[in-house]
Amino acid sequence: MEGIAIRAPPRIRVSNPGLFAPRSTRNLIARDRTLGIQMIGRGKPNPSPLRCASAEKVSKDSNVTVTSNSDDITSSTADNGWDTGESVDDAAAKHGIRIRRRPLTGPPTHMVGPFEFRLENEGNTPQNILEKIIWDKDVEVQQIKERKPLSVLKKALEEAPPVRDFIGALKASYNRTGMPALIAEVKKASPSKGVLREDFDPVHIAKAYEKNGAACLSVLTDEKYFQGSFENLEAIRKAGVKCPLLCKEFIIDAWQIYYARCKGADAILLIAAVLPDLDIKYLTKICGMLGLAALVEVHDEREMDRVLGIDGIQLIGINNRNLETFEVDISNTKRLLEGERGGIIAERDIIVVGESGLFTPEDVSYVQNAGVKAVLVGESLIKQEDPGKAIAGLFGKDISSSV
Ligand SMILES: O=C(O)c1ccccc1NCC(=O)[C@H](O)[C@H](O)COP(=O)(O)O
Repeated sequence: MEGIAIRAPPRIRVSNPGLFAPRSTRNLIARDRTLGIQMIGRGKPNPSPLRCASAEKVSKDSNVTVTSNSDDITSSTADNGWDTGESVDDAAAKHGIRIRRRPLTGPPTHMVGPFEFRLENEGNTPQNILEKIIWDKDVEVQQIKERKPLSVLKKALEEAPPVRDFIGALKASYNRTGMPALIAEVKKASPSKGVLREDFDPVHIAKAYEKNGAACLSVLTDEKYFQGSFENLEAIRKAGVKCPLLCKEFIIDAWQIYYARCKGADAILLIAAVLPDLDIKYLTKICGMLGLAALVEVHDEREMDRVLGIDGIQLIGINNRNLETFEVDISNTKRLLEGERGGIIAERDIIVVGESGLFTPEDVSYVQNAGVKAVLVGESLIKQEDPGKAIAGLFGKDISSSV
């Protein structure tokens, strides 16, 4: 069984650099298409025969060309290393992605006649919670896309509320208060902490955040892991809240950006641990076309360097939470802004958002001294009896515009 390689079937162009083999043992499942037999082997895998999640057209010289006039957006990331026969580990290293976009060996359950087989191996078992979220999201997006193709969304876009200036609101708040602008997160639950608030009324909470000085709001839309929804996003937007809204979603496909805009989003999140550089370039271009801001999130130096290597990034989030282990360390923000990186960010006037694990005025001033101009806060506000009033506690003073 040594050296079994799974190859893309003819005519399917495999171009998703988000799929990588585990670093250690490489157990592969190969499927005998005629007999339905699965064989486990070890070796250097080639790309799996799976569709690409991101909808993109990329020219050969890696400049991103966005074509959005058709539902039939295909993907062809030119520089993914896969077309050259490079191993997936090498391609992973080149792209700096740790999260595989979907199971290497396909869905974990298989029907053979009346039998269902589930063979767990490193290829079809998520390595961490973020990878699990992404694999589930991939299935979810493929399903919903079939019901609402891009052509339908494009029509719906005409009815979408006008876009609000997310970055402008952050800058205005920073200039007004002299403190990091607050992106207050409307977050009912999380994988790391479970349910954060039982009596969860998203519109009520959003209004309270706005009244008490939030510059922008972040609304979780993932249902399975955060108990959020696009209905919440839409309801907040329709309730007359003026703060620009970040759609806090795990974006892996351009379709999701159109959908978020239809539901009233003014900004979306792109997670560097999940998306190769070309996807980030392409997806930020889509955002530009739709007038949305893109908050590009990084967790370590490598991701920060990748993102700084991409032209035109205006908003970077440094997540103090490691999304693979849930460890939270606010000194992460400081570390990533030290030295040359901080210099480049200042020179380019990039707004940096300190994300996660901020509970006290000392925490806020710590990340402000490190160089952030905005903070993204969920748990420490939402768990308080009055999340709106909790804002003054977090900043050590009233930051509402009424003062
Ligand atoms: O919060 C989690 O447990 C989590 C798990 C997996 C992926 C993402 C996750 N959270 C997203 C965030 O980073 C936070 O919601 C956001 O930064 C606010 O953090 P906090 O103030 O600590 O609630």
